[in-house]
Amino acid sequence: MRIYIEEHYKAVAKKAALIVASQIILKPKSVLGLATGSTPIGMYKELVEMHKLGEIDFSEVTTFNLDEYYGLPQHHKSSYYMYMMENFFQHVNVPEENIHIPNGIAENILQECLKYEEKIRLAGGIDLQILGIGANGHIGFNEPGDKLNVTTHLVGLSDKTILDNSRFFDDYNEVPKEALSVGIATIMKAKKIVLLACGENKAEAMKEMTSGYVNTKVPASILQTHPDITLITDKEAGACIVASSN
Ligand SMILES: N[C@@H]1[C@@H](O)[C@H](O)[C@@H](COP(=O)(O)O)O[C@@H]1O
Repeated sequence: MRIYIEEHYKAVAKKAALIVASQIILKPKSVLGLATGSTPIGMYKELVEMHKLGEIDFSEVTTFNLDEYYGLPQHHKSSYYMYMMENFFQHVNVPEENIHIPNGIAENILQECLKYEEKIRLAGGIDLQILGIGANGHIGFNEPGDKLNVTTHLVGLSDKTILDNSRFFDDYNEVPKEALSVGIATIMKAKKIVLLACGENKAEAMKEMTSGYVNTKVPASILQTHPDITLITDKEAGACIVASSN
């Protein structure tokens, strides 16, 4: 595990963007796994800047987002589809047909999940997966529990996640209670993973995910078994990191 503890949020964003840029420069047809939440916004800004300067070309890139709220139409202002359009896709040249985000209002959710997995497989798998982390250690929307889902699935969100994510909605009661999320194995099959974490509310989860133990109560802890994982944190999130890197 590679661990970078940066001075501040902007440096986290810059380092993550440089990794994505290198990936695309080395392999223009890269398949990227993308995340939402407030943490990666700075990374998207940096990537948009680099694209405007002519430094990165996304024309052959394919993307798969981690998750989407169940029951939110694409154009709902708090959907992850809108987040991705506003923060990234509207400003770069990823071809529309190469953009994949689970459909939260699919008629047949089981089919949607199976199809999503199949599309990732047909694209050749994820080359570089960007992850954020929930304060409770969730990745994508794989919530803490006794068991973790392996593949893309419909998941009930924990009270903690609903509360944490309510800041993106006008009203707490508007936050969907379920979401579609890729599974733990979908994430673990990525060739490279970069996890970003900022703020002291992530410190405990970061400690657990570098503890040397895998614990389904902290889903991100499984990332310790991935052969190519990089953590990039600010000082606050990295404050309790156990230096047990391998
Ligand atoms: N499903 C997303 C996660 O993929 C993300 O990592 C998490 C953290 O978000 P933030 O970066 O806003 O703390 O939020 C949501 O729950």
